[in-house]
Amino acid sequence: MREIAPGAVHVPGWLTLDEQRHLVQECREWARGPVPMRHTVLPSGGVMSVQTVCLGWHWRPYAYTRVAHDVNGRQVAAFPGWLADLGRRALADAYGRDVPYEPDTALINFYDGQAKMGMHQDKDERSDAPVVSLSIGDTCLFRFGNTETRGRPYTDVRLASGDLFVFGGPSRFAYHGVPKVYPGTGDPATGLTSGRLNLTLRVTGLR
Ligand SMILES: O=C(O)CCC(=O)C(=O)O
Ligand SMILES: [Fe+2]
Repeated sequence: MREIAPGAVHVPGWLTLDEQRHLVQECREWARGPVPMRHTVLPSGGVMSVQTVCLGWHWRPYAYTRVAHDVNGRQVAAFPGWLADLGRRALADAYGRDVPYEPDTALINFYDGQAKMGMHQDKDERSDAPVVSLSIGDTCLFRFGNTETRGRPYTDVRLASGDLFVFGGPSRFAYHGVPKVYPGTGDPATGLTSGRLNLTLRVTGLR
């Protein structure tokens, strides 16, 4: 366990192999629909290199809606209670105390060997509750910065399969991104034979 910045904690190897396997299976189902996993199109016309599917609320740049107007007009799958429980356990372990937490959305990103994510803030939520991030599959370089700029100072962290990363408190609106994935570094025993899955649990503050 390592505190990267106040409120930002990296817990390597937090998920068991069984938990990772279960999440991979669930992600495969969620990727099928009702709103399929797809490359999000940005307002600029650019296309994100990661593929994304959401639970509870559908995120598109830069808002959450119940219905995926930009994909197929369907409502995303529900956010399961067991995933909220997992989020509460994650926070308790990362922060060393029980924290009330009612996540109502998850963004599930799949990175192939070339995919990356530029430096950004998670700021479409109307809540300052922590973000819980779970990684499975190939290791990536995760860049965790500051709340003021996309640039330095930042800390580079390798997120490997099973790692937990939490960012809340003074770090909740810090810029962060994924400059690189390291292909072939994941354990196929998770059920993911290539690429990287990342799940972020969030509180939208919407209703
Ligand atoms: O893939 C990651 O580790 C980070 C994903 C992320 O920042 C996001 O979905 O907003
Ligand atoms: Fe993010």
